[in-house]
Amino acid sequence: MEIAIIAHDGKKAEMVQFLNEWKEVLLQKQISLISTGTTGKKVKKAGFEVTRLLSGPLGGDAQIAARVAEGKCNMVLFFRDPLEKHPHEPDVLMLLRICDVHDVPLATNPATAELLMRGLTL
Ligand SMILES: O=C(CO)COP(=O)(O)O
Repeated sequence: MEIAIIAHDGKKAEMVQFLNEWKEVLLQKQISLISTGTTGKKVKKAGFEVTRLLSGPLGGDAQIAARVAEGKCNMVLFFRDPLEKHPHEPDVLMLLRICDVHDVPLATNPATAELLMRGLTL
């Protein structure tokens, strides 16, 4: 199973913390992580194996959307920062739409991500 992880700058530390909390399940379920560039850099530094795509503003969200559309990515955990402006907002909205088009589970905040991860352990 492939899970995409993305976090806006103000949420990257929270993403690392979240993954640390779910480390065992990620290993147990043999989940492969993909991420946007800068998120992936932080996550890698924290000791996780992750395939890094382009940074969000350079097309990373769009690359993840393509993997969702192709049926390669099965879940998206996207810690968005609703208090910041993002030049690539159209790409972000496109990713959210593609998840809905393909009925792929999508969390846009840690509380929902927690519920999705719990779902994997049922
Ligand atoms: O901007 C992002 C998502 O929209 C995240 O991209 P980075 O992980 O490269 O910062």
